[in-house]
Amino acid sequence: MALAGAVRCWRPGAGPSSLQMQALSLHMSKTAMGASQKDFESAMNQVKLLKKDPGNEVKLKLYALYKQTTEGPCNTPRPGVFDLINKAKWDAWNALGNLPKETARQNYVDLVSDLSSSDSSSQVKPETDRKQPGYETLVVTSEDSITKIMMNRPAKKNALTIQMYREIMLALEAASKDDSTIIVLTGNGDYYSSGNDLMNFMNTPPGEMEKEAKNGAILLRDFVGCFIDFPKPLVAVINGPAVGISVTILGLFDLVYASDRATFHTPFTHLGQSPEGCSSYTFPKIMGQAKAAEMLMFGKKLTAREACAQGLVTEVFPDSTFQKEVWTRLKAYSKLPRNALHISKQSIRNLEKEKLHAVNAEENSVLQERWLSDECMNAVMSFFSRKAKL
Ligand SMILES: CCCCC/C=C/C(=O)SCCNC(=O)CCNC(=O)[C@H](O)C(C)(C)COP(=O)(O)OP(=O)(O)OC[C@H]1O[C@@H](n2cnc3c(N)ncnc32)[C@H](O)[C@@H]1OP(=O)(O)O
Repeated sequence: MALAGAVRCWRPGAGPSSLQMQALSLHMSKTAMGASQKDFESAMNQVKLLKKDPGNEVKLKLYALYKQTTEGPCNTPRPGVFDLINKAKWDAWNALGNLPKETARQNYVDLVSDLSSSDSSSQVKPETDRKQPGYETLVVTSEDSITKIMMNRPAKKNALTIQMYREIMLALEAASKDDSTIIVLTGNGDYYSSGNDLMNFMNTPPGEMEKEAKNGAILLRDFVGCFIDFPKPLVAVINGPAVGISVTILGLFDLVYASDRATFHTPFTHLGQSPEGCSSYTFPKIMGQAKAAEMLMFGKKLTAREACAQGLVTEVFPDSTFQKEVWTRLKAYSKLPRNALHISKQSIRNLEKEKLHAVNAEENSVLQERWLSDECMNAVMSFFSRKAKL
């Protein structure tokens, strides 16, 4: 998201020592006299040094405080309905009302100081050591003939960015050719995945909506196509709640193991969208027409046990022993004769491949239209303005 002012020059990558020094100096600048212009300029530089993206909500706050400090209250006309990014920025600035410039400057400095402190302390991330090079949004590891692809944006509930869709496709392509017997998709943190990153809908310059919708449909076709064609046994290890496309593609997996903390939610109607991931075909086949309609049309959220009873999940494990039990099971399966396993998978899948590709194409062409609808745009805007949460 291209936010103006101090946020526009966002650039991760400075060393922690300079970061900590500046955080400390900013913190010390919080005196009873309020932040000076020099503190403000120093905070603007500090923003550029943050390593961790603070997220769009915080970026909007920074933008609003920056504008209020430098220009005073918002008195420009509200951007048009299709100008989603500028509208969000305007709303954030306008929400500050008549906040005095000095208070806005102090709030900006305080916010950057807090961000810098948490940035310094969050730099040791789990699994960093084992992370294979080449992926920014995933951790991909291979052990015991199992390749594990772990979605790795825990702070964003593993919401799928465009880059993440692309990296998953690359990781699947590599795994289809490596020595592994079984491939696992899982999530880092408390969520399996919150589905499509709704920010994907916010980056579109005015006038390019149709082109972007077309590009999105092509990306989605290729992404789902990778799962349809994947030649080896594919296992989903559902460590927590799953939303949207992370649920719909489960119909294309061979095994789905879930923690009893997981939930399964496809709120397409609420989002002004429609089913994808071949779920309009696989879900009625798996759970029957009525149950599929309750999920795909009415957005009913299933517990792991309900999803298991309906055939979407293979087995549910207590969260406390989930990882241990699942990985013991998978290690045993990975010792099965590799070629026999792969041939069995392909015999099952080949019967359906043509149909699945046709369903994928149809779903994407419907979605391409949906993404341009007011219903969809309003739902996305509501989420980012925090009026709506699933
Ligand atoms: C191009 C291909 C398109 C394919 C079509 C796919 C369609 C779908 O997948 S539809 C489903 C889309 N997903 C959603 O609508 C979920 C939206 N998220 C939520 O409702 C909630 O975040 C939650 C219920 C998943 C979790 O709520 P909570 O525990 O309260 O956590 P936060 O909301 O504070 O989330 C933390 C952080 O993560 C950001 N985030 C979470 N999910 C998404 C998302 N899907 N897209 C963008 N951002 C997401 C959230 O905004 C928070 O960010 P910060 O405020 O910056 O910390």
